[in-house]
Formats: sequence, C-alpha cells, structure tokens
Amino acid sequence: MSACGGPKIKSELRVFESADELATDLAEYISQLSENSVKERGCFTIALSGGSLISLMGKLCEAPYDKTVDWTKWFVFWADERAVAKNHIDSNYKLTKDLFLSKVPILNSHVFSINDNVTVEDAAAEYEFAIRQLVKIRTVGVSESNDCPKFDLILLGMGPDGHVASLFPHHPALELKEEWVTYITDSPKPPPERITFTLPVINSASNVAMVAVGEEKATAVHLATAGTGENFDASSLPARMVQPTDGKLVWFLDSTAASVLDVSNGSSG
Ligand SMILES: O=C1O[C@H](COP(=O)(O)O)[C@@H](O)[C@H](O)[C@H]1O
Repeated sequence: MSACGGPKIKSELRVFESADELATDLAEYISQLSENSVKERGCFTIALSGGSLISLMGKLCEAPYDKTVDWTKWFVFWADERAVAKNHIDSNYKLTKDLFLSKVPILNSHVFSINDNVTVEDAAAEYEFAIRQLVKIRTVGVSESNDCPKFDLILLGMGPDGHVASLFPHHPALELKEEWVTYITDSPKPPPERITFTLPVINSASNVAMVAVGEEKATAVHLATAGTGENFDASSLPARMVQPTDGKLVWFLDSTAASVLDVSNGSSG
C-alpha cells in the first residue's frame, strides 16, 4: 500500500497495487472497527452499498476473520437499495446475501433490509422509522452535532459519474437536510427507483470508507479528492460531498482508480 497525494478534503487515501491487496486491507480495517465498536458500545452498526464493494469484502468471510470477528454483535443496514424484488439480480440485498451474509453468522434479527413489497416512498419511510427506533435505544449511536444516526461504519462504492449510494449528480436528493432516508424514481443508472441514505446521515457516521477500483473511476476519484477552484459545483460530483462532520473518511483505491491523482498534492492521513 502507498499513502498517496493528499486531498484538500480531510481524508486518508490508501492506494493498492491490486484489488486483491485492497480487499486484504479492507477486511482488516472493518475487523478493527468492529472490535473497537464492540469494546466501546457493545455492538457494531455497519451500512453497506451494492456494486463492486461487496465482492471486495469477501476476505472477511475467511480466516482469521470468520472466527475472530464477533458477528453476533453486528447490525447490518444498507446505504442504498434498488426497488426490485429481493431475489432480483439487481437487488443490493441479494448481492450481499449471496456473497457475504450467507457466509458469516450474523443474526437474522440484526439485518435491516429494505422492504421490497411496498412503494419506494413507503419503503423509505419504513426504513427511516426502523432506524429511528434503533437510535432511540442507542443500538445505533446519535451524532453530537445533530439528531442524525451515527453509524459505526458506512461503506460506499462510487460510480464513474461520482455517485455514491443512490445520490446522483445534480439530483435534488443531494439537498435534503432533514430526511435520513429518501427515495428517487429517476435514477440515471437502472433501475430507476431506489431508496437511499441522505448526505446528513452519511456525513454523521463515525467512519466512512469509499471504495473504488478500475480506471473508469480515476477521474471521479481525482475530482472528489483534489483541491478544486471555488467555482467547482460540488453537486456535479456527490462523492465530493461526502465529508464526515466528526468522523473519519478513508478512501480505498486500486492503482488504476488512483491513476489520475496528483501525488505532489501534500500528504494524506
Ligand atoms: O448502483 C449502485 O452503484 C454504486 C457503485 O457501484 P460499482 O459497481 O460501480 O462499485 C454502488 O455503490 C451503489 O450501492 C449501487 O446501488
């Protein structure tokens, strides 16, 4: 791994020669955060995304983590979901179930998947209500700066257009301040209907990890992490709007996703 050119936005960048090396470090990072949260709070709340991220988490299902992680203390959420049936190939839940949840002993009652049997509007409201109940009893922590949930870790992928979760460039959902969860019906990437965490929730997490592999992400990674002129329109690149208020942001990149980074730009985390 090399620590690479520093972003103007406070974050740590971890760059790896290969996706395999990235996956090794990502597993260790998640396992460490899980151990710390279980020690401090008695549980670990993690929100996942879909896409390439889930296969990169595969090493967590292997030794030593299969036996060392306290899986019974995990509470699993999704930063976004596509409005399709849970057995549909596009479902973020299905992807996670097939590649991760089916391989580790997380309790079913600790898995907060999003309802696929109601409208997206109702599914978003129901999901937010469930999270509010868990914040009330402090299974999910609460931010010191606002009333938002404070997940121990939110894991985000990023599309080549810079979208994170289901927050797409220039979309009005980027402006939401009060809602924790919202829905969209016009995603530029299919399927069109999706449910997503809002930026206030993402930015209230204790830890946010942004994971990107592949050359097609290189320009978005550069724009999301580098210093830009004052006229830069942040809403053109949602990934740049991920700036945890009190938490820590770590980027996990393979060398191709990091290929446009300006390494002379100072040092990162
Ligand atoms: O549609 C989505 O895309 C992003 C990025 O996916 P990737 O395959 O390019 O890594 C993903 O993070 C998000 O959860 C998903 O719904």
